[in-house]
Amino acid sequence: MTFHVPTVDISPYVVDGGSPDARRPVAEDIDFACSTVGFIQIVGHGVPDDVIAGLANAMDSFFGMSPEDKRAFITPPSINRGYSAPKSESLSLSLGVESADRMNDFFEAFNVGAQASDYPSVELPEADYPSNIWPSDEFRAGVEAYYAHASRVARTLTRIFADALGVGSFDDLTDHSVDAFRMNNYALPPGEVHLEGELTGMGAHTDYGIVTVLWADQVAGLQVLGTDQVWHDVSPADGALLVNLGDLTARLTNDRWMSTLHRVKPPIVDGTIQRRRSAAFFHDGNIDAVIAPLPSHGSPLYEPVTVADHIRAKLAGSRGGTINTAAEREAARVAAALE
Ligand SMILES: O=C(O)CCC(=O)C(=O)O
Ligand SMILES: [Fe+2]
Repeated sequence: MTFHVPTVDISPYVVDGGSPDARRPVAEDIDFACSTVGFIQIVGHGVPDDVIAGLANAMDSFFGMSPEDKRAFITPPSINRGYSAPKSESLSLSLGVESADRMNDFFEAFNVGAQASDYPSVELPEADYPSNIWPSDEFRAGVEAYYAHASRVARTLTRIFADALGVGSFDDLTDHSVDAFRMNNYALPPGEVHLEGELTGMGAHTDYGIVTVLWADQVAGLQVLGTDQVWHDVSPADGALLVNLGDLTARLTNDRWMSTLHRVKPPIVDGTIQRRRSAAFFHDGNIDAVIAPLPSHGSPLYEPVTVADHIRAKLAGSRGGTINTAAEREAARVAAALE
């Protein structure tokens, strides 16, 4: 069986007045992609090219600053905001898998996300919906324009998921969703780092939430673990955004839909990483939502969990260095993967 990430055109859900007849095959195709691969090439998403170019420019302007200037935007690890310098996050620990060597998680990132003020009708804890910090007005404008679209695409996908799964809507789980947007830069200062061992840009992990919308350069690096237990290279198709499911959707569907393991292994050219940028919008659900397998999906494989407890266990691994012991199912899949 060859590995293939299906392409789905979601435009019937993006345009106003898409008819039920036009939408039905979209929901069916999403159901197929989610139950066989867990990654989808999404086209017809309606994000304008100039908005994507604006995001890329904003990222270049920030990551192009000196290491000292970037460090001014570091926040405590418990706050998922601001700059994180290379090697300060360990995605392999979010899964309960020890780093194999020092060459894991070689990326720098800038994080923003949903703030309590985005949902004025709900009283929300600042700790879970922290305020964003912005290095400059230009950066902010470029990032916010893209963020608004990524948020819309994630919410559109969640609506398609509800249709595909035959539930009315997921609004009660997502109407004040904890969303996080991570801009990643995989780069090494030339000559400064001696490469030893096998280098991984971002260690193997599953995403934490409901759905992730990923923009990335068409540079090799992202690898997805297939059901054949082999890592496959995936990059976004022309004009496409890559979408993948997170753990909470696997829990909701009692593993009928897949929270697929992935990692980033940037190509090494002339002894250093070929630069690669990506930006992931994570739609993680309401902090107080309880996620349990849908009743229609068989005998539950998972205990109910609040979004808060689930994310806290994951972030304690990736940002606090504490191995997450609540991820046996995912960790077993990494261990079974062939190199
Ligand atoms: O850089 C990529 O393509 C993937 C990033 C990713 O998996 C993540 O940020 O969770
Ligand atoms: Fe990811």
